[in-house]
Amino acid sequence: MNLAITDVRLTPILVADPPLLNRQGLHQPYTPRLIVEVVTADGVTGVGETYGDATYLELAAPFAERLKGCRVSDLNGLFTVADQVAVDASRVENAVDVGGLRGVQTADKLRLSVVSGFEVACLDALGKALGLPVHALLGGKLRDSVAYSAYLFYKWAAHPDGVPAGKDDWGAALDPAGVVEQARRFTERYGFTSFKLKGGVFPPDEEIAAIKALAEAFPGHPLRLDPNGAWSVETSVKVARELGDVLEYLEDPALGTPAMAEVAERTGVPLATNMCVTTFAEIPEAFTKGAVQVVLSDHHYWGGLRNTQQLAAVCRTFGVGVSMHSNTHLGISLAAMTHVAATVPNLHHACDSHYPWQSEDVLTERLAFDGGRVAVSDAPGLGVELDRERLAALHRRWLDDDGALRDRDDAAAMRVADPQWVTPALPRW
Ligand SMILES: O=C([O-])C(=O)C[C@H](O)[C@@H](O)C(=O)[O-]
Ligand SMILES: [Mg+2]
Repeated sequence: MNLAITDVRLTPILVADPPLLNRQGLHQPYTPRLIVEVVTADGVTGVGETYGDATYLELAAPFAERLKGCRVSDLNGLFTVADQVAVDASRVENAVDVGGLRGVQTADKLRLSVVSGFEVACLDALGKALGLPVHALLGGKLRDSVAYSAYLFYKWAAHPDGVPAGKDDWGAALDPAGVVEQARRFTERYGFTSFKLKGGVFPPDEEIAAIKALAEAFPGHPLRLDPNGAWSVETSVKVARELGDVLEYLEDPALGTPAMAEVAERTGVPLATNMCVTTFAEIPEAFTKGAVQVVLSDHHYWGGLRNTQQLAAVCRTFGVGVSMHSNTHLGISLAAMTHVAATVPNLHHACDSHYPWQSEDVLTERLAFDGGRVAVSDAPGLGVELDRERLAALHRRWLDDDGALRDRDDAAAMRVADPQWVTPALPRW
């Protein structure tokens, strides 16, 4: 068996995205992703997926060049290769990232986000070569399916007039009744039993009312609210007090570990994060201060599936829960998330996934949610197959774009409808 990588293909694509609202603004009608393929000397192809904005592409290309000749089993070596690729310092902020929703942005985190796409592609190829599913390469599954939660968004019915965009049939959700209606559709279509509302869009009282309406419509179901750090400590404490008895957890109510620690100290509501703990370096301060009770891992920016397992082990050591964060992603990443989630013993919360919002995919067959769960595939590798025609079509869209959509920019999308819009200063409320 020759596991040497002889070819690497990088295909940037633009994927349709509905008009979802968050505290930055509005999702653009198309969002960038990068599809990674590694091909071994034996002709086995593995696929991976990661962020597709320009900064990631700039790093992925030289990384891919260096990978030729390495073996798909050299997973630890991927980090060594990544360290050899220089990151242009002007491309990272060393502060909260430009998208503003995923915590600090550093050169290392950028590297890890690129590595993750390649790690998944290598695991897929290795699994196919050995006839083993990815979860077996990660030590074996502990469950046959993984629970996901319905990811509710405040939403417009359509993208702003004049913006070329696909259509969706979800309708608008701009008040408690609209949110409950969206949640009902999620349960009808996918069987989800827990719900997360993306907050930070409307004043907290309106979002409190939406959660209360959900609690009334779905009594006893786990509920979460995530304003992406839009609130002050005082506001966070007030919301936690109002919603304490219905929330499973409150996600990133305030920005940064010190603020989260203060909120945690003053309320009994567990706090989750995908913003103040997004790297191993951020763990000691957050865990010793008791700032978070659940870390939402994202294998993209934590550096892959095996780093996600390591994160879960650290969380277990400190008695901190673990679950998964999600951004706009396709079926390759959902398959990867499902494989790793199946191997994590201390996964006690349903994971986030944007996948239901993505009407387009690059797979021959979409992954299905049944009772809110995704079955863990036992087929070799990830258990997914690329649809090359779909991939080519979405790549064509990327090629045809004049550059406006090649970097995700939710504030720019909002400015089309509201020219005065600027990313709100934090805390907003
Ligand atoms: O905090 C989170 O869960 C996210 O940031 C997830 C996504 O980025 C979501 O907020 C979005 O895409 O608008
Ligand atoms: Mg979040």
